[in-house]
Amino acid sequence: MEQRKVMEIKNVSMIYHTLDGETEALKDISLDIYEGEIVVLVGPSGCGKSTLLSIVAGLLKPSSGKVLINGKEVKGTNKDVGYMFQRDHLFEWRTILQNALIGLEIQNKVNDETIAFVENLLETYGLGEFKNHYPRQLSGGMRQRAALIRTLALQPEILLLDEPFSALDYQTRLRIADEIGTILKKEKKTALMVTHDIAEAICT
Ligand SMILES: Nc1ncnc2c1ncn2[C@@H]1O[C@H](COP(=O)(O)OP(=O)(O)OP(=O)(O)O)[C@@H](O)[C@H]1O
Repeated sequence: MEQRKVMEIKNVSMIYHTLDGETEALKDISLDIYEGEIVVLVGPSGCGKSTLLSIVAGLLKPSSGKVLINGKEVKGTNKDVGYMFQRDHLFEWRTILQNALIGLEIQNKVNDETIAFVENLLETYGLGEFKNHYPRQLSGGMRQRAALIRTLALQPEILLLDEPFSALDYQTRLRIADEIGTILKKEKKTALMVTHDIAEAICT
């Protein structure tokens, strides 16, 4: 079966201009990602990983080059793309279910069907019993899973993950990297993840 190309990064360069001068954050990056692939880019801090994800997400415009998602050039944010950040950014005053629903709430899409979809994700990935708990009552790994479910709730086709496990201790990080890799495969998502940690990359 021929695989579909969902993301094309074509000759992307990014130069930041500041009062101190110019920083070349990315130089001529090209990469194709096919449906269902989980691609991990590994590099040291400051090598431009977050810049690349922001460009793919449509939050930053590259200095040159372009990104295509399903053949269409990225010109701004796009609902086919979900972004998960370094820290989980769960709201402490909202329950896990309320946190997982927040993206849908912002898009005015909370209804019986979407609530059932999110509850099912929480159930499938071991957070069903914790849906009425608050973030502080969960372990770091569980919080990260809840953050992933919040991103999956919007049903993006592509997920961007920026060092999603960096706030976790080493043992948890390895386990959660493995779990999140399994979830992404099961949900048939295409993902681009960046990390400075080679162990995270190998697990996924
Ligand atoms: N808004 C900005 N203005 C100026 N320079 C920037 C800006 N954002 C990033 N940079 C610079 O661009 C380079 C790449 O930064 P970026 O955050 O993309 O790297 P990173 O690999 O994601 O690093 P980290 O893992 O530490 O977040 C760095 O030298 C950084 O200082």
